[in-house]
Amino acid sequence: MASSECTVVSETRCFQGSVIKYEHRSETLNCTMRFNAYLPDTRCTLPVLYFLSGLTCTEDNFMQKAGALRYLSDRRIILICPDTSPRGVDVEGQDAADDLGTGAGFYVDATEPQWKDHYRMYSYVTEELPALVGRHLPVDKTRVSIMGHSMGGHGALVCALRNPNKYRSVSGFAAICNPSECSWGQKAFTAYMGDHRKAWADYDATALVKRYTGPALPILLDQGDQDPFLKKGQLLPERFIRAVEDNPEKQNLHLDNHMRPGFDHSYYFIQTFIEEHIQFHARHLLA
Ligand SMILES: N[C@@H](CCC(=O)N[C@@H](CSC=O)C(=O)NCC(=O)O)C(=O)O
Repeated sequence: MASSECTVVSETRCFQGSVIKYEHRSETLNCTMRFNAYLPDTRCTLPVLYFLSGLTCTEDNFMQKAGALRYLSDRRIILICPDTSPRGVDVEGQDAADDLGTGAGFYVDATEPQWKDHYRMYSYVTEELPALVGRHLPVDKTRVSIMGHSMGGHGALVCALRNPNKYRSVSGFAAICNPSECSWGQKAFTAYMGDHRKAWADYDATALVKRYTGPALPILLDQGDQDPFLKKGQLLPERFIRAVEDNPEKQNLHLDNHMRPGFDHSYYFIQTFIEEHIQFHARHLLA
């Protein structure tokens, strides 16, 4: 398969649009990747929303379980769901645990020799994938937003905070907000980047938001108070909220933060509040 080629694996009707699964050769990740798009029926370009999934997910989890497509169809927004790691590659140790390697790319560009030839999910989701999407789907490249869940919430925050002007809004469900200080993040960052805390800071939403100097950025965070990973200290939303307050230019950080009583970490939680997230992004994408 040539590097710019993108083939349609399947196309499935849903509401007033279609779910399209694509396969392509990724030069960034050195492997064949799949992603899903939801394309509302259209004769013109449409805004685009990226969703980054969490640990153990593929490009399918959010599409199939979140209940988002009805709202995207109504508001005529294209959705792109990438996979969570390189696939079909030969990297020692990548299948030993749920929180490292396959299904756990953590949206970073690895620098350690064992991982760096394939595990470059940050460059993939911010550069290669948007370029590919722009060639194959009718996207308005000036209207782009990003969201995610857990590891993907971390990824979405990092992509938005590192790329002022690229995304109009960002949101997270149960996002890993301070990966340098939780065991999931420390394990992944040590493996992918070595013990270099300065490098970690470039992939840590709490560190990034403290020094953000870009234009106005609307941020929506949702968290369930019965989330077991919140209780285990994996998510640390309170550190992110404090870091926003510590930023001297905090007037540009428009944070809307919700703690939801009784909700956990699952897709039932996501389903419950997905309409609010789509509405939030639609407000900024369609303005
Ligand atoms: N087994 C793992 C956690 C697995 C898990 O809960 N994955 C979540 C994302 S968690 C953070 O990134 C998920 O979205 N699963 C897929 C689904 O469809 O529910 C562990 O306990 O470490």
